[in-house]
Amino acid sequence: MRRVAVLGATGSIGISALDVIARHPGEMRAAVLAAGSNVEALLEACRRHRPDDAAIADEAALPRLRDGLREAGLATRAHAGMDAITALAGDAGTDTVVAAIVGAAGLDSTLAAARAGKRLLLANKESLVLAGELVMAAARDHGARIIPIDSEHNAIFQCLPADGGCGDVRRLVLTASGGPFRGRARDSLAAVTPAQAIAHPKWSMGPKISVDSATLMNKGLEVIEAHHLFGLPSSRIDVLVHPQSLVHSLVEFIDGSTLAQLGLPDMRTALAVGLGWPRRIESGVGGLDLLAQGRLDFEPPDTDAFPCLALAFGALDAGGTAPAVLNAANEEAVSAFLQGRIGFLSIPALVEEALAALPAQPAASLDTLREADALARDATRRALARHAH
Ligand SMILES: NC(=O)C1=CN([C@@H]2O[C@H](COP(=O)(O)OP(=O)(O)OC[C@H]3O[C@@H](n4cnc5c(N)ncnc54)[C@H](OP(=O)(O)O)[C@@H]3O)[C@@H](O)[C@H]2O)C=CC1
Ligand SMILES: CC(=O)[C@@H](O)[C@H](O)COP(=O)(O)O
Ligand SMILES: [Mn+2]
Repeated sequence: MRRVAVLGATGSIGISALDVIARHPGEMRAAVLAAGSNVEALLEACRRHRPDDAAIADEAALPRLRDGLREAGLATRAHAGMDAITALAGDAGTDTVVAAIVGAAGLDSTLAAARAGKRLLLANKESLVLAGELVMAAARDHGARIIPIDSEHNAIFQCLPADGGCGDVRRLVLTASGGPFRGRARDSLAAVTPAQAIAHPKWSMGPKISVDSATLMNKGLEVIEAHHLFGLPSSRIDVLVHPQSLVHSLVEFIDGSTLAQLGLPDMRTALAVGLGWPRRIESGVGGLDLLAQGRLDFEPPDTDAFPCLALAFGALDAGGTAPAVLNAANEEAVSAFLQGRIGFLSIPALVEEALAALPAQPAASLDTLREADALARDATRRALARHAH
């Protein structure tokens, strides 16, 4: 029986993971559920999946979590705080961790799961952007098996040989939907609203990643993520806009062959690959009817209208602390945009300012990266006033 910890259980990825797990009752169960602050959604998931442990990051929510579990007649143990979630990520009671907390808040639990040698279904791309070398080294040193869940990286994982080796790979091609503002000129984006930005044309996702898709920062984060997962330099990672979001990414090999993975835009496929690996298991997702879809289009990304992609390539090439600064500034800027405090075009502007203010330093340790993250957040929060509506 596979025993799975679902971190970020109340979010878009967490709910999809629980859906797949529930389709295989004899083979796997959700033994640990964790969330940030939405205690009622966590309780609902507990009632449905009856985990051994439930944890909420917001410590003030612990009494309600305890009461709700008792009212439901569940023996589930209640925990609170980020340290408790990190401990559960590394606890021997589970063999598999779905890392689906949003943002840098997911780093500690990702590292704990890697250090505990778990099967790590990694959706939390920010932990790789922030500390990719350390996460990959922890997985290597402790025998953890990282299976990428991000749809593009999961597609590449499926196209690579079974040992995951990239020796015969010429380049990776990450596909991008182009987001809700594809085809629009930069100036026309000044007044777009958070509601417009999170209305992704193809995927149903949480608000932060939806805004990242709209700015194309999501693809930039994914380039850095691909660099760490597959060990290729930025010069061998390309991005192609594919508005139908049916081809999830491509691998070009040295003999001229290109392999791609296709499927409907539903994250349960990627999660089923991770949960069932090396077997294929039922995910609840139907097949692809290419005749009904009609066409597959491709175009280059518009880096003038969407400068975040180039900023991310630049941060990857600068190395050291630069990706951590990029990620932290972006998280702060996206949060301010979602709160209606700044405009859409201020997101790339704030990230660019943070990268200029905090030039790349060697990323000697986790502490160095955490400090870069904190400095970038401070700098971005201070700069918000200049960008406020
Ligand atoms: N959604 C998608 O299709 C895809 C997502 N990803 C990645 O997966 C991750 C999750 O994305 P998504 O599911 O869309 O996000 P959501 O916003 O839908 O969900 C985020 C989850 O994280 C929890 N959370 C937030 N802060 C904390 C915290 N401090 N401690 C513990 N839990 C916390 C939330 O809990 P609460 O509800 O209590 O706030 C929620 O369960 C992101 O890194 C994203 O980039 C990657 C590819 C596709
Ligand atoms: C589902 C997934 O993996 C997302 O990261 C998705 O790729 C977002 O779409 P964009 O291609 O628009 O960023
Ligand atoms: Mn993706």
